[in-house]
Amino acid sequence: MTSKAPDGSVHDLNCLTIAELQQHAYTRMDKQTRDYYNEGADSGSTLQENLDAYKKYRIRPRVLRDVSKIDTTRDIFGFKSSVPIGVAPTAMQCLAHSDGELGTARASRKMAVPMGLSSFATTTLEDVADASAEIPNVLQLYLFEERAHSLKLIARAKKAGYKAVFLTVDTPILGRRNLEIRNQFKLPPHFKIANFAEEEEPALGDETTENSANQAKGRSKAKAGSTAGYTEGGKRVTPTGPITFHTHAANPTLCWENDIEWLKEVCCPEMEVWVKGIATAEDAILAVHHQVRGIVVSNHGGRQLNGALATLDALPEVVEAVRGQIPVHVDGGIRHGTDVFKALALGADFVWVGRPALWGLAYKGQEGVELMLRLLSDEFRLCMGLAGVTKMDRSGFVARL
Ligand SMILES: Cc1cc2nc3c(=O)[nH]c(=O)nc-3n(C[C@H](O)[C@H](O)[C@H](O)COP(=O)(O)O)c2cc1C
Ligand SMILES: CC(C)CC(=O)C(=O)O
Repeated sequence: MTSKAPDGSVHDLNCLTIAELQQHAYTRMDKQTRDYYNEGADSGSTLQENLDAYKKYRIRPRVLRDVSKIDTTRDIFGFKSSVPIGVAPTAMQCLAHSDGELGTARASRKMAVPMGLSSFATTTLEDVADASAEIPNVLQLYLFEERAHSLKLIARAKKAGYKAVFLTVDTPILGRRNLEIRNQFKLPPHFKIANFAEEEEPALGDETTENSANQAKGRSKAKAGSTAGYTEGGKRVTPTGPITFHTHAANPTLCWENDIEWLKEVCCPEMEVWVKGIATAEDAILAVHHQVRGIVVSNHGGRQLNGALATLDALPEVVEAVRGQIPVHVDGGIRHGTDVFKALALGADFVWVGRPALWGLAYKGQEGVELMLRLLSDEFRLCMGLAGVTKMDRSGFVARL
């Protein structure tokens, strides 16, 4: 059911908020997908605190400031994003809907916002680049201990025109996700971890046997015969638990000196190197020192270190440490336009949303992701107008309770 708003936009009357979108998605995903997407590490307290942190701030509205023209746009990677909101990289989007990453890419294009593609996507980076067209693409990278695998991916991303890599740095070891363990989470065999489907090693996406209730049939099965695990100290480690290909994301050897310098050498100048998963002033200073091009303040949506600071709480110290030398983005817990406003008012240059895009996909594929982006964009614009802001800057618009 839809209705037309006075400004000509169309409302989905069944879904007017991200919270409603989450509810609709809930009933459309099978249990293993729902649990995998929604859960946080351990007790989930950081996941919850990412959300609650936004409630600790109040907006200080200014009045009589002529808000007849509001500019919500933000430049990013040489592109004018319609709002300072991007879709964060999340793995295996075909689990939510057969549109998968292509649906997210097309929705992002339609809404003129950037999308981050997970290394562990169920669609190839080339197909996503094609679907994104003029929208700048960002490849999220897990740097494998076997650099050859990362090198291949980086070369492909360059060729496909990706503008930046976001190196995820908060996963030296995978966080403990109890529902994943209990459900013995596996990628159903009709999906593949597309960017590695041709690789012998790492053995991604081919250790699976289970089926899922929410599937797109007829997809090719990834190559069989390789083993799960990762290399540690030169030895192959095969996990005994149900977690299989996930283990490849974790690289305990990752460090500034070896890996960041190497990554810059192999990515630049075609692609910028950013770090995703910074949560302290100390690491922000190191990021500047190592000349990465930007930072995403993130705790992986509360899926890694439970007990870590909420990202909004970490943001001010990072912004202060960086002193404007490189852009600072933030993700985690953003569910309202007012959250976007608060993050920007506290110094973020841009925000990324993770789970809401997955809920959008589960609700209606591409259309659902568009809906999610439209809801957040409309709320953000409304918030700016009511707060008396025609162009976001960071001074004075929020107060902490
Ligand atoms: C199901 C799921 C899969 C994710 N996969 C990845 C990934 O492959 N790489 C990565 O760097 N972050 C990944 N993330 C983290 C997101 O990029 C982002 O940091 C987080 O979702 C932001 O929090 P939010 O979901 O509250 O918006 C994932 C998050 C979720 C929920
Ligand atoms: C393949 C996974 C490690 C992707 C991820 O980052 C996540 O599930 O949080």
